[in-house]
Amino acid sequence: MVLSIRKYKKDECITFKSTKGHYGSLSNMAPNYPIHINGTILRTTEALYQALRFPNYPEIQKEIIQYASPISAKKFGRRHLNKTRSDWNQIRFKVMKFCIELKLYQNYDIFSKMLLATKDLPIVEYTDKDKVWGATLEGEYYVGTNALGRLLMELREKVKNDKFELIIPEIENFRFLSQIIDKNSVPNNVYKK
Ligand SMILES: Nc1nc(O)c(N)c(N[C@@H]2O[C@H](COP(=O)(O)O)[C@@H](O)[C@H]2O)n1
Repeated sequence: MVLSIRKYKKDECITFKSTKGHYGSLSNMAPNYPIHINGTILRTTEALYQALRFPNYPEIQKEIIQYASPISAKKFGRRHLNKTRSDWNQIRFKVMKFCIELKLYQNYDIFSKMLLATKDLPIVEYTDKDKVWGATLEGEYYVGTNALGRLLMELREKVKNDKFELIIPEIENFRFLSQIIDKNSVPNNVYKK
């Protein structure tokens, strides 16, 4: 999937750069949003997203999720990029959509509040160089694909319209710790609406 570049007026959007600041919880690195999947609890959506690159390597997934720091988890994944599933670039946005939907599904009270607090403003992941997931500052504008910000805005609309449901994407070999991910992988007993 190829997404177009967007431009957002600097003073007219909600930004997050790291987990710090008022909207830091929108970041995949944010702690306090545990994810329950296939009987395991992960600390962050970042760890889940990074682990899902490696469906055929449960030992790499295990190592990724044991890091307390999501940045370290991501760095560890970087060391094994050659083992990334071959269709990753085609599916990664779908995977990310699933990760943030799961974050909401299992942390509904606090995450829905955070999404709604952004009102109708554009949400932008402000980064120094990642124009795919976020956008960089160019004069008066943030410029980039801002894929994460756009997925968060899409999710916010579903919450606003009471249309949110967790959808398990149709992805071949969608596996975590050797088990296929399906509805039974993700308990909803932690879901409060
Ligand atoms: N290195 C780093 N530090 C941060 O503080 C970040 N927010 C990010 N971006 C996040 O990295 C994920 C994408 O990883 P890939 O580069 O596709 O492996 C995604 O969660 C971005 O929001 N990176």
